[in-house]
Amino acid sequence: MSTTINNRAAIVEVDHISKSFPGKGNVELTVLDDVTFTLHEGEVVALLGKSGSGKSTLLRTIAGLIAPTTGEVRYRGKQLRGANPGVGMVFQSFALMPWLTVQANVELGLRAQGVGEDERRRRALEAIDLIGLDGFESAYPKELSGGMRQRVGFARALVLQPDALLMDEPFSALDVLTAENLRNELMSLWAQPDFPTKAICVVTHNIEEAVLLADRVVVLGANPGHIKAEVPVHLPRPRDRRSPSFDQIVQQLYSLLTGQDGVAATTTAQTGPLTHPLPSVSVGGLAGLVEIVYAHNGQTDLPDLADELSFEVDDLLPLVDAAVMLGFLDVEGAQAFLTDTGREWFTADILRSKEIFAVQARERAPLVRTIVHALENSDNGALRDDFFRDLLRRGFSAEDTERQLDSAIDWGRYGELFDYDADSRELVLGDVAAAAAALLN
Ligand SMILES: Nc1ncnc2c1ncn2[C@@H]1O[C@H](COP(=O)(O)OP(=O)(O)OP(=O)(O)O)[C@@H](O)[C@H]1O
Repeated sequence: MSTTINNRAAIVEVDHISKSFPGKGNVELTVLDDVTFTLHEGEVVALLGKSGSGKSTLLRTIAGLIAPTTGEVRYRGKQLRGANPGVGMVFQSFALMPWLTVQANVELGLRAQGVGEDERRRRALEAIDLIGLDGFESAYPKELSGGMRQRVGFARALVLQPDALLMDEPFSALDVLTAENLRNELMSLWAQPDFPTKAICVVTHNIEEAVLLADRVVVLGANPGHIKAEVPVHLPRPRDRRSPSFDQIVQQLYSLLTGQDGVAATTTAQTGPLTHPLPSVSVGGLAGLVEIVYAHNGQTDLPDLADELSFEVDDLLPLVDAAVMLGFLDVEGAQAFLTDTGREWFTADILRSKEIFAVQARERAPLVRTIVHALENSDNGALRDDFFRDLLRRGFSAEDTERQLDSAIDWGRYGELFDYDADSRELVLGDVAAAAAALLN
């Protein structure tokens, strides 16, 4: 399959869409902001972004499962007014009906289209064969391994012979080998000249997966979700993860993802907890990363480091973001450098380490700064956690809000800036911070 998209017909056009969900009070939570993108015939596109950048929301909008707040989505030139008739979906969670057999699960979509019983049966058996499930027609999902269940997920989408196949992290619930196997099989199907599906759009947070699969990687940034960059992947298939050209694209995407969406906080007035969320990492994890970079003489290539640790490259991103936010690492492209502060934090004794951490967190981590300021200005140095929860719910979902609070409490406790009293559900100013506040007042 050629990778050029010039003069290829548009299958789906996403035209300046934004999407907001109702947030706390009357405040809207904007998840996608002015996103424009086209899925053409003959291409595999990966939507790549960190957690919360709106990838799934964009995919669901393309599928017509949710309507954009502004802008429009067109399928073959026609504005969508409901489910997109030209797409099949594969979900991370497989989304199978546990009480139906493999065959009945695969037939579901055809049944919904009103296809007669004989044809339904014939087409379902063909799809089951195609995806390597023969012999399992009458099995129930619970009898199958994760990989086999996802095969049912693929068969259920492909039986519809969709114009475009949309996949939301389809391999991320599978073990590494099963995922690799299924990815390869999907790419073999895609390479067959009579494969009826004309385009594939896959959501992933896994950089290498994006480079393995896609002709074009659309990189999404967060807060709110927007398109940051588009990177073409002109590599022959099957792709070799170890080739220098593969590595080069991984590095490029890595640096686009670490290219902070303003995550690296500064001390300017524009940075706040709603625009600069705390990465969801513990101080222990952060110390581990800094220690490893220290052991590499203060400089390391992040994708190589991830390989060394047998992580996916993107698993390191929240830790790297946190280390950059706190001024312990600098990142240029895919290279991470230990800063003087990071070195001092790592090598100092425990009391000095805590002091350094407290200064950095207070100056550079917006939510920590906000909490300390609010506690200092409260009557008795204590405030209910709901006060901060309500503040965060103006910009984040309930789940993200809890993650933010957990990180802030972990960081604040380590730096002895504040503590959390689970009985009274209050954040309480730490002794050191309280003494400093008393001196200033
Ligand atoms: N129905 C909804 N109501 C409220 N908020 C939502 C809804 N759907 C998504 N969100 C929020 O929108 C943001 C983006 O979510 P989305 O799942 O699209 O991101 P993502 O990039 O796919 O993330 P992940 O990789 O974690 O799945 C998140 O903060 C999420 O909590």
